[in-house]
Amino acid sequence: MITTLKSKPNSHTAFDYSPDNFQCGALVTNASNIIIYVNTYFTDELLWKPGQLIGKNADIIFTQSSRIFFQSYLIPTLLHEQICEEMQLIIFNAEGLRIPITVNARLSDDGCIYWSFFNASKRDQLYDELIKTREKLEEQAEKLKLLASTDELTQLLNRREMKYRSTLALEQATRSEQSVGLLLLDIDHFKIINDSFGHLEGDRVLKELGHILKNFCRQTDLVSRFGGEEFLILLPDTNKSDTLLFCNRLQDSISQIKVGDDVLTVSIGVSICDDKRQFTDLFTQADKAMYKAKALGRNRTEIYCLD
Ligand SMILES: Nc1nc2c(ncn2[C@@H]2O[C@H](COP(=O)(O)OP(=O)(O)OP(=O)(O)O)[C@@H](O)[C@H]2O)c(=O)[nH]1
Repeated sequence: MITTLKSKPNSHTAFDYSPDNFQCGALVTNASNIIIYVNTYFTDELLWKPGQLIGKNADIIFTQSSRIFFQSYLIPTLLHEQICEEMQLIIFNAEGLRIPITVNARLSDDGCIYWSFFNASKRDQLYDELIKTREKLEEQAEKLKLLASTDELTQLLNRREMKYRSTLALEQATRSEQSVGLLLLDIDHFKIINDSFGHLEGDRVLKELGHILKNFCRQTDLVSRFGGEEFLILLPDTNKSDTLLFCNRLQDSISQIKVGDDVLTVSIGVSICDDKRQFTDLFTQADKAMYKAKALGRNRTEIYCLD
């Protein structure tokens, strides 16, 4: 039986310690899980009429999954431990609205269970907001990562990312004893294109070249804009003859790009790595080969070899 304690510590103030004054649900069930008491929280906040709850099995207020939890875990635990704390469940109000709650319960010596229900809607809202904020931050981090690793104009890898990924690719190639082709591609007379047609046209050419390189290469190739009008491509698991074949076809494809009455041409320097080699060594060799291609008249591919 629930008793309401009233005390009068002095003659002016009366204190009412009734469970009805607490901002939480208080409920008592008997040994058969029948509700024998609810405080006014159930009527005022959850809109139940006392007659809808008193005398009914307590599981009627729970949603289906919470009911299963109530029957299969909560009650057995209470019988065994006498106490259950901070259980997260969902109940219905009288209008069928689902309300997340935190439940504490204690089994008393008289076989009754004393339950307190705290509305946890705000906590769930907070969790939802935290999850959404985390998702947004992850999205922004992804975007930042992309911005930090790509060239804005061509959307190819930028210089820093290319160096990083090439180093990893070379380590992988050394482990698997595969050969790698590194191509340094430099647009011919790009200054003249800029000077004759303006920087916007120069940018259009860079973008179109980036697009062709991206489509021409395989997913596993690394394609970057390495500097102003310089592009660096790494072909994993590719030998010398395949790399040269690739360069010839690429030069054909690049000649689709029109600049005024001419077509775009590029000079390509190639370095092949058959054994353990550092990225900077391989790049220096490709750079030397590219300058040789320029010196020999441009619009051609040269492969690095020791003089
Ligand atoms: N439009 C545009 N031009 C750029 C960009 N980055 C670099 N350039 C220009 O690229 C040109 C490179 O000129 P150079 O280094 O003389 O080379 P080149 O004219 O291609 O001559 P060769 O390489 O010897 O065939 C310069 O005029 C730069 O201003 C860019 O992002 N956009």
